[in-house]
Amino acid sequence: QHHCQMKHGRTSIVHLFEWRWADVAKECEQYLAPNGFGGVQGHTGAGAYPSIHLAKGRNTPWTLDSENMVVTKPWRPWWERYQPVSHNMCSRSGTEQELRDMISRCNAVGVNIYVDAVINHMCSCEGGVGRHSTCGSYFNASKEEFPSVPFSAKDFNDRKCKTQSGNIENYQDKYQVRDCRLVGLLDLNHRREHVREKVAEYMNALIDMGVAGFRVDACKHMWPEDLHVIYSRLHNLNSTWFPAGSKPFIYQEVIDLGGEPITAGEYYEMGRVTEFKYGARLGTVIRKWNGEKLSDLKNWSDDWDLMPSDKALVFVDNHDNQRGHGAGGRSILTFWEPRLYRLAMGFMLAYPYGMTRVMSSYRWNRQIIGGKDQNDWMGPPSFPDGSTKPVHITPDGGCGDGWVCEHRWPQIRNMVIFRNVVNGQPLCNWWDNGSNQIAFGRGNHGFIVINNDDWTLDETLDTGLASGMYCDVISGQKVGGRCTGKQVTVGADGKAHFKIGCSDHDPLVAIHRNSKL
Ligand SMILES: O=C(NCCCOc1c(-c2ccc(O)c(O)c2)oc2cc(O)cc(O)c2c1=O)[C@@H]1CCCN1C(=O)/C=C/c1ccc(O)c(O)c1
Ligand SMILES: [Ca+2]
Repeated sequence: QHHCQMKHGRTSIVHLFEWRWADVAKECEQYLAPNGFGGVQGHTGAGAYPSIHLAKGRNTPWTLDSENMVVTKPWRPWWERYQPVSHNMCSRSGTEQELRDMISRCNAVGVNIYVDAVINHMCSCEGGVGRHSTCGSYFNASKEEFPSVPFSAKDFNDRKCKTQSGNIENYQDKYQVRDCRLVGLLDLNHRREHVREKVAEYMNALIDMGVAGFRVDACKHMWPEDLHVIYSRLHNLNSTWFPAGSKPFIYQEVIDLGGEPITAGEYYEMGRVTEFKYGARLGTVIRKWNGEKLSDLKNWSDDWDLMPSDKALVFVDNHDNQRGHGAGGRSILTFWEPRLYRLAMGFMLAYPYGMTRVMSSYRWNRQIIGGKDQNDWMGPPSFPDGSTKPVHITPDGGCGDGWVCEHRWPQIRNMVIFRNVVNGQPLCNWWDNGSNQIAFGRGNHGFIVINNDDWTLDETLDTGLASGMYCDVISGQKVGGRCTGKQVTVGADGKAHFKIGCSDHDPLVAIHRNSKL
């Protein structure tokens, strides 16, 4: 389950955080496929355990995703999706029909769908009783009753947890981290056959609908051997869209920044694992904290105790840590600091480490007081009734209505394409000035130059590329044979002159075989 199943030489996925299915389907067809994105990470269990449709109590005015609890204090936080209460295919992103439609439309254009599967827990123990869920299904949190699945009290870890509060109290105790409640979330017991059966059934329902794999949420909080049993029960991918015998691609969220007994290494035999050290270190290097500098990245992956490249799922920021308090915290670069963010994204997408995920966010009213964003809980752009606003694509190809669409920023989109063009080519021609100016090539397919010093980079460098005129894909791109940005001339000796002022719009230049004029 390490093969990402991506098609047409595509190498990156994008997390369209909190998007509606109808908008995801359109984005696959109109933007992601033409621009070489390999897949979309949809949110929480797009659907859920096999749709056992209870008589709907009421048609919630908005439609919500994998049936989760509706949290109103604070009002509809993004993390309510991470509190499942049942398994019906309906959500703030759309109905089951819209989900099915999205999956087949994205598959039809070769963009895979990876579902964010929340299987460690159900909703908070304080979730109350009733039908305040995204499809109106009944549940009773304090009695641990989820009739829609069904799960009942015996399916939870209460007896296994040894802490006084029933919650995780100490991350140094791996038994608590797995068997106790994560911030009060009812913790499922995957040692029980019934739980394993329902979880596998849920994931298989999505596989049969055509998804290519899963982001498995909160894996640190589940025993690897239980996950192994569940993964071993998964169907092969739907042969309508994937070669017979294809296995679902699994990438596991394990927040491991070191210092805890539980490590990513316990999980990466079963599938890829999120490498949170990547974004955290990139942030400190690009911000030049503790004297760290860009030229330190020369031996980036081996001496920074990162996991092996073929096990790693890498990203600059994610839905949680872009809010400042998640894993990696303050050093994480986000769209709030666009120039440094594009530098980090340029490096990540050019450097041959891990499988890359691009974050696509929405803006919220950040209120940082005492280092903490009081509004870090805020959900997506929505109407007063809580339903999510459609994504508005503006004439310039960006997004409006509060959607940030980093994946549509030309510099980021062009570097996603760069990564496809140089795929499989080794790192070569590394150059640095011992400070914050670096450059490196990928075989004879591409070359990137980055200046994060406070003075101009003015160098003639070995690019490894064939001689000719190239268009810089950061400041522009090749349109009808012409370059809309900076041009770079590579001589017969493969050398080229680069000049990057520190007040240039972007502190980097990237050229590749397909941007040759
Ligand atoms: O203050 C909060 N949480 C405590 C600190 C963050 O801890 C959480 C971690 C977490 C954090 C650090 C770790 O090292 C770790 O092993 C786990 O993973 C989650 C996974 C979930 O599916 C649902 C959750 O509510 C959480 C969560 O609260 C707020 C209020 C409740 C949700 N939440 C949040 O902040 C929600 C965060 C969240 C939600 C979904 C995620 O996938 C995630 O990574 C974080
Ligand atoms: Ca657990």
